[in-house]
Amino acid sequence: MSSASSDGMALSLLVVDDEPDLRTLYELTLVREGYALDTAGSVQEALACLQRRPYSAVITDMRLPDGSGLDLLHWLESQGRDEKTLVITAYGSAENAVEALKAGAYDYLTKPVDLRQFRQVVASALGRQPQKLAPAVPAVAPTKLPPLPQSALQPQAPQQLPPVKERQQLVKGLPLAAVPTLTALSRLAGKSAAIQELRSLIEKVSRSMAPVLLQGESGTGKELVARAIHDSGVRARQRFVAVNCGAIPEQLLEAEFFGYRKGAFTGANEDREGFFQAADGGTLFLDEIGDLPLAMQSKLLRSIQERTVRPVGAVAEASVNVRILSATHKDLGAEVAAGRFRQDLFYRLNVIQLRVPPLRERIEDVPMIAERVLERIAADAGVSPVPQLTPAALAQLTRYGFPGNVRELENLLHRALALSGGEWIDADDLGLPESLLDDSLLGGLSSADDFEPEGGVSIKNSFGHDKAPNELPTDLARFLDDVERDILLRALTQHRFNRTAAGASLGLSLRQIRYRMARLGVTADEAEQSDDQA
Ligand SMILES: Nc1ncnc2c1ncn2[C@@H]1O[C@H](COP(=O)(O)OP(=O)(O)OP(=O)(O)O)[C@@H](O)[C@H]1O
Repeated sequence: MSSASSDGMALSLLVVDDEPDLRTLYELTLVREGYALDTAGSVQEALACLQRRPYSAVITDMRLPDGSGLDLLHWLESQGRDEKTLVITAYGSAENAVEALKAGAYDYLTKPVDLRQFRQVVASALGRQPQKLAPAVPAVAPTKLPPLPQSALQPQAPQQLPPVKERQQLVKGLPLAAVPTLTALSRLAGKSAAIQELRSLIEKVSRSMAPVLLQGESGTGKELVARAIHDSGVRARQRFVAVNCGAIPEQLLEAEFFGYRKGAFTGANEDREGFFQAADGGTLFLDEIGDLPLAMQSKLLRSIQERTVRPVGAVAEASVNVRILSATHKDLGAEVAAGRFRQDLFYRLNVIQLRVPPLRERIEDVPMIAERVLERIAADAGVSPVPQLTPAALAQLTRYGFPGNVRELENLLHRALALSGGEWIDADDLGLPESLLDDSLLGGLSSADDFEPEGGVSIKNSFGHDKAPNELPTDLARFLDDVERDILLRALTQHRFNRTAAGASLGLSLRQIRYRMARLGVTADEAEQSDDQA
């Protein structure tokens, strides 16, 4: 065990490898980057270091004489420690790398370690840029080192390519350098159990470099989730490049992904970066990955594995540091079985899979999403104040199955906003024929799947539907009021805000439900009208 330069301010690293020569090489490389570091040759030595003090990151070889790098990862996890972890695996052992990422490693490197990549990955884990100059070859290079790729020992080539031009039809969304004012995570509206779980998974996976595959129907919010993963991680200030793989003509795929050099083909009048270079340091989101032709799948796999790209017409490869997120509405497992998707690429992309559920499975989120979407589209259209949905319109929305998911809700509200022209959007403005509505959608929810208005208090949050109550409310009266308000709203929504019917379904007279609504501040202008007419 040894200790190197200890500058009090430097970020501290623990490097674990049983090969003394490799430890020296990593140490020389990292000390030049300004890190303070300790080294250890075994799991036991590493644990002794970790018990003495915290580190910013731990870099460990997978195979150690008295155990595995995974033992360290599991120990750190069990202790709730904050260290970022990087794992070094033997070349070609994809299973190990995947296992390490699943165990919480930030990233992995394969042997023989490319030192330039090594510096980049360590810097990326710690949210820094690597030092400008590449480390020189160690003056007394240890003799027993594994062969290093030549590129690892040369200063990094200066950036020669011009900045990427935005290709709107392919690269969707924000201008590349824009910093969103509202994070994607906060734009992801909804309080259903499914969305709460998704939100906590987003926060978890955003801490690592592990590839994430988002699976879900069209329009469910996969791209928004991908942006939320990017926004919540250390790459938030770098670019998020979203690519619709299905929208690129097959013959242009390679040039679009990897860039090209001037003269590489007719019309290549200048050097141009590809998506990988544009996303360097940040995140590359590959939407509709299932639409990528097989030949391109092989090239993509190679770039992901080697972390290098070779622009069309270039001789040399350039290293890139990109986090890959991908999405599909297809069942990629079935695509693999049918021979249309490479199994090894599927394996690479699918380290973590997140399912974004269709809107009909979380219909209780519709009021909140509708409110959020209306705010956004009204602001875009310069409409103020933001129109509100009448209770009847809301009730109608929660009886519709939304085959086109949130995107369909958005389009419907766009149209309704234009049609209503006032401060209220009514059921008629939505243009949803009665034949398409289904009462069982909201009514079919179990009592655990609360319908919950924005700002409401979740019964589930306090009492967890699948476990016994474990937390006592601190204000019983308020808690019971919240429960009652929630039940009233659900009954009113189910009965299209007809108070007589809603009251009857709860064993209350019209007078009683009126009294309770007034006491709890539940208003339903529309309901009053329909009751008065009755
Ligand atoms: N929970 C949500 N809250 C607010 N807006 C949402 C939510 N989910 C999706 N949206 C909005 O709905 C629209 C469609 O979402 P998005 O493009 O992310 O879906 P997608 O699954 O990637 O679609 P596709 O598969 O067609 O590419 C976007 O404008 C997005 O901002």
